[in-house]
Amino acid sequence: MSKPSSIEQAIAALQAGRPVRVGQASMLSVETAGEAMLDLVDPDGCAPMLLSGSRAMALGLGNAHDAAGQIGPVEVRHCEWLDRDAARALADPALDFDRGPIGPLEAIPVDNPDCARAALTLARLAGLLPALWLVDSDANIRIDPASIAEATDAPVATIVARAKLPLDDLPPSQMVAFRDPASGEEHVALVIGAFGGKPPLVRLHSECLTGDVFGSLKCDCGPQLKEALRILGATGGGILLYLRQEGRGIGLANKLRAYALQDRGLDTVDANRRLGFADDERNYAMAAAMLRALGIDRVRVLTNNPNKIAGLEHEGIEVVERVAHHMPANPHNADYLATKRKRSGHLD
Ligand SMILES: Nc1nc2c(ncn2[C@@H]2O[C@H](COP(=O)(O)OP(=O)(O)OP(=O)(O)O)[C@@H](O)[C@H]2O)c(=O)[nH]1
Ligand SMILES: [Zn+2]
Repeated sequence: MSKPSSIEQAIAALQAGRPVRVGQASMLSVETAGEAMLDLVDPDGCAPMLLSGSRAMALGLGNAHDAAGQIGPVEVRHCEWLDRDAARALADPALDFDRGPIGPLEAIPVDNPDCARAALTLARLAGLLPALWLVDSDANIRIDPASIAEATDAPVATIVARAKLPLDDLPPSQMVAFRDPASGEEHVALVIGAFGGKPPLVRLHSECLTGDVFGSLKCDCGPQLKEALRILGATGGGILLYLRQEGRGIGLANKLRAYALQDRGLDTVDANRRLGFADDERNYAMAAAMLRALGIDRVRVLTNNPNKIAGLEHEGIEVVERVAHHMPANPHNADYLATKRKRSGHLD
């Protein structure tokens, strides 16, 4: 048997609409699989679909709770009305508000939830919707489900390069590039100034293209990034970790799908759930691995998000102080900031 493929190869295959075998099951992304590929691996058009528990709940397929009361993935059986277009529409909530009630469907809890969860994690890492066709195909990209859990829970942070980076109005700084060899993801640390032997002030910033680059007013990321750099520079130096966790870990296209749902009235939490994701798909294992690679195991953290602190501590990084990081609200992000406090446990 061929040797297992890397997560990076599996992500690329799903993005390109090619099949991947996770454990014993072969699958294709519902979002990217083209007709020619589907005709090849599912000539009768009767492949079942794997949906995340959260998406199944959003569709009213109420049996997504497993024995432990957790929302588990489901397998949606093929039926006559569920042709490929209808199946794509089930996966993508863009049409949720415009279509009537969906026809009867048989959705059953999956046989192997660990394998299904691993496959859905792979789809998320690929920035795709959490919906996969289960097909009969001898996919030559083959992944062990445990390796996906390991890549997300215990990622490796390898320092690839570091160089000086002169930054406007900031003390001498360095940028350090990290790569996770399993996923190929690149993350960045900005080491600002010199902070001696004290636990440095650290900002864990999750990527937000819309806020960081374009100055979107829908969130507070842009001002938080700017202000974090200013504070790190003004208080004797520190570290900004720029984590590639766009959209709280669901990717850019999925975040824009969430924004489209917000345009229809959902808040940031419900939009994530309607897409089939958890409220927040991030963890801070990569952040902790990056800090350790920089020789740091005690920090002060600039954040309002208690999960960032718990996440670092869970990975053995001691957080000696939390420093709040609030930005003034604007008319576009006031509800978003209020929702973070009310529903996501953000601190004052
Ligand atoms: N899914 C989703 N992601 C969003 C939305 N708005 C912003 N984001 C993402 O949320 C993340 C914001 O991250 P941070 O500012 O690091 O974190 P935070 O959880 O707000 O916590 P602190 O700022 O540290 O208090 C970025 O990855 C954004 O892209 C949204 O409506 N939906
Ligand atoms: Zn943002």
